[in-house]
Amino acid sequence: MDDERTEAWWARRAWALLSAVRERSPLVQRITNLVSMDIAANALTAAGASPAMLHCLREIPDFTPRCDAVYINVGTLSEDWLPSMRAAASAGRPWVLDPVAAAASGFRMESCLELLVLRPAVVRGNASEILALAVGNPSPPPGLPPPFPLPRRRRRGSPERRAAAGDGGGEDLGVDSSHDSGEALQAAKVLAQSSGAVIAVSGALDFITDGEQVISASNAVAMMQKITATGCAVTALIAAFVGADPSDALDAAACALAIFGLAGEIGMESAKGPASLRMHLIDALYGLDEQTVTSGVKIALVL
Ligand SMILES: Nc1ncnc2c1ncn2[C@@H]1O[C@H](COP(=O)(O)OP(=O)(O)O)[C@@H](O)[C@H]1O
Ligand SMILES: Cc1ncsc1CCOP(=O)(O)O
Ligand SMILES: [Mg+2]
Repeated sequence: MDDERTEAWWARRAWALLSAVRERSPLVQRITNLVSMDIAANALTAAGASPAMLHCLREIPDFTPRCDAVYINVGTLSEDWLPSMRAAASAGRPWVLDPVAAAASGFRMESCLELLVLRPAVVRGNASEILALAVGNPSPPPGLPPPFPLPRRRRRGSPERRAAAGDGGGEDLGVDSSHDSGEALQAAKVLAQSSGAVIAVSGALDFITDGEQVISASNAVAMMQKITATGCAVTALIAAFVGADPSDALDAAACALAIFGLAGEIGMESAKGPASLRMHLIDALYGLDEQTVTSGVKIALVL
């Protein structure tokens, strides 16, 4: 990476990529969970992309090669959908993986690892998902320290609520993260080197790495975690950015995360809670202009 990548350079890059999405309206095939279908399709449409949900195996040979990018999300994985995921990932188009709750079951972890071999351009997950994938990955690259010991899981909710619910500190297998993004940074680098994918870890601070460089994106508001499937939606936006300009998946992922977070920040100015934030975030994404993007995105080279 050259030294020219200043804050101002990233601001221009983010605007250029959002403009490319608006001009080219990339067709993004999404094989995704039943929860995120609506919010992610609306986020993509508001950003200027063209989302299409197709998961029938028989349609993939006709449809997928004509897409600009493919988005695969295992959130409501089923045995029926896995062959379609494999076929779409193998269709020769740039594709992006969201490993929702990768550690929820052996089947889900095996499926994620199998898909990882099919060379996604980007994998975006929360910290717990990226840690789980890195630990589950059987072939870490030689010479790199493994991401062990695993950071301790942070339990959700107040201690009082957890005690009342009889929470004795057992495994947390849900879709939300019980780790901070920084705790998964080493795991993300290891995973990027072993898979060849750009790995994006979302959180209060988003980290994006190709295994060498590490970029941070620090837009977004904590309330976004209270809207289901915001993670799925931002991964879909990454796919749209990759589809509009496949030349650099690291830039695409960093800029998409920052722009989605910026839309959350603007949306929060009018929101009263998660439900209205969902609406205002999508409105903000639609209304972003050059001045707002170039003065608002916070992207930086960390390493
Ligand atoms: N603590 C936080 N503060 C601010 N923004 C956050 C925080 N955690 C997550 N986000 C943002 O919320 C969006 C979804 O990320 P995340 O909640 O990590 O994904 P997932 O829904 O897959 O668990 C991202 O845009 C991320 O930047
Ligand atoms: C709640 C839920 N259950 C299966 S998929 C899903 C949505 C997950 O969305 P996200 O990963 O963005 O939190
Ligand atoms: Mg998720």
